[in-house]
Amino acid sequence: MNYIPSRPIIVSGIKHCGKSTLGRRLADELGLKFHDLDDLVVDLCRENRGGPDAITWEPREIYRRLGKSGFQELEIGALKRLSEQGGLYVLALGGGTPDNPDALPVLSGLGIMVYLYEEAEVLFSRIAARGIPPFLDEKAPWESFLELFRHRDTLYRSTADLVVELNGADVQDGAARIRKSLQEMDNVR
Ligand SMILES: Nc1ncnc2c1ncn2[C@@H]1O[C@H](COP(=O)(O)OP(=O)(O)OP(=O)(O)O)[C@@H](O)[C@H]1O
Ligand SMILES: O=C(O)C1=C[C@@H](O)[C@@H](O)[C@H](O)C1
Ligand SMILES: [Mg+2]
Repeated sequence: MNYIPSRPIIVSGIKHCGKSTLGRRLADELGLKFHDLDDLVVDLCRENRGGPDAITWEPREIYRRLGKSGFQELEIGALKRLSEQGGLYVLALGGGTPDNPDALPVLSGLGIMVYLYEEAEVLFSRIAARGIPPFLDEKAPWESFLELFRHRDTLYRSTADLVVELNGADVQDGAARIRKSLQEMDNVR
C-alpha cells in the first residue's frame, strides 16, 4: 500500500547531503508536489524586483547583493507563503535555513522535519568536486567545513522529528530509507 504522510515532509541537512535530489525523488514516489526553498526564494526575489521579466538572481547572487539578512527575510517570506497554501508536499530546505532563527517557529508548525545525515567526508568530496565555495576558507577548506558541519549537525538534530542516516547510500536507496523511516515513525504514533 502506498504511504501517505500525515503532514508535509520537510527535508533538511548539510550542504550536498541530497536534500533536493532525494526530496524530489521521494515526492515523485509518493505522488506529492515537490518544492525547493532555494527556488521559492529565487522566485520571490524576482517578484519583489519587478515580476517574471526581472533577471533571475541565483541564491548565491541574492546573498551577495542583499546580504545574509536580506536572504533570510526572503526565506521567511517564501515559507510563510507556502504555509498559507496548505496541502501535502515535500519541501527541501536551503543549506542555511535552520541557521535562520525566524524560520524555526514557522517550520515547526509546517510539517515533519527530516534531517538527512551524511558523513562529513562524503559531503566534502561532493562539495570540493565543484571547486572550493566562497563560504569555506580556501587555505583550510576541510577544517573550515568541519567547523560548519559540527555547528549545523547540532542545529539540525535539535530541530528534527526524524534523523535518517544515509551512510553513502545511492539516490534510490537513500529515498527508500527516508520513506521507510517515515512510515515507521507514523506507525508507532
Ligand atoms: N545519494 C547520493 N549519492 C550520490 N550523489 C548524490 C546523492 N545525493 C546527491 N548527490 C549529488 O550531490 C550533489 C548535491 O546534491 P543536491 O543538490 O541534491 O544536494 P542538496 O543537499 O540539495 O545541496 P544544497 O545544500 O547545495 O542545496 C549533486 O551533484 C547530486 O547529484
Ligand atoms: O549553506 C548555506 O548557508 C546556504 C545554502 C544554500 O542552499 C542557500 O540556501 C544559501 O546560499 C545559503
Ligand atoms: Mg538543494
